[in-house]
Amino acid sequence: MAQQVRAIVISGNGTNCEREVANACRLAGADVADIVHISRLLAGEVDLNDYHFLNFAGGFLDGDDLGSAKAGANRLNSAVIAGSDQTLADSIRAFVAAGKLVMGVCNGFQLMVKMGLLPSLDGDHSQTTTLTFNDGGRFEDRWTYLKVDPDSPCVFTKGLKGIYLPVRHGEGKFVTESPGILDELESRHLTVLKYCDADYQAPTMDYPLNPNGSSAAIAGICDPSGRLFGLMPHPEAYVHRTHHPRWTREELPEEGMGLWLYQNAVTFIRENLL
Ligand SMILES: NC(=O)CC[C@H](N)C(=O)O
Repeated sequence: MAQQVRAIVISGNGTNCEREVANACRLAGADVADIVHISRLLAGEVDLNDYHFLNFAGGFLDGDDLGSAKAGANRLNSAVIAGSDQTLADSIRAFVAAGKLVMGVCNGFQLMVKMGLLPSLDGDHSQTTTLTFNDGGRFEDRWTYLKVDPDSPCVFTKGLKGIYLPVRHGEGKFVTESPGILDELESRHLTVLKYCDADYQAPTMDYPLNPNGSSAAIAGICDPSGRLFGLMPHPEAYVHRTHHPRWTREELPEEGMGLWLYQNAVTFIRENLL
């Protein structure tokens, strides 16, 4: 077990992308990518400590009631694991403290932010940012160009300049509690991904390139360690050439760009955690 790269994808309460995320982990080289229902973690049947890479998948946790992922964040912060005195959030914090990786996609990103796992500027896990209703007032389902901050500590985007990925969300507008939080995120290069033009050069607030009106065009952020990462676009939805909307008309490499994020995660685990 020690030499295996082990990923876990949490399912339940309304997730709908867990199979695609597990598939992406496996394609990227993870030896294990288990889809585990949250009830099994809460029952103490599965231990997060047995894994290196925790994935929160997209979906509609609790039907987006109270705002997307809000009820889910409350659940993780308060529900106690059977036979212990730890909440699930406590065990996730221990997982993080052990130097491991967490990625939240879309509803998973919303969950990480509302739990306070991201951006965790002071490491205190209080909520300082949120994802709220798209400026257009509608659910957005479209492909977006994303500029990567080359100076970001983010483990997942290492070596990348731009990626093309789909979004599908109603609440993707990233906002901070105060302008100071936004400044700090920017100055520490934690604003990893920004919606941009088709050349991956300029971040933009223009719709539809920026599908939701996100502050500073932010599509994804990481914590100061770079090991915790959340993004609204779906990397697991572009892991093969045929996922690209113009694959019949363009010459494309076999691997989709979303796979790069998972490959970077697996490389980090092999180099640092095995
Ligand atoms: N695809 C998703 O994960 C959607 C997240 C959330 N339900 C929203 O609409 O914003």
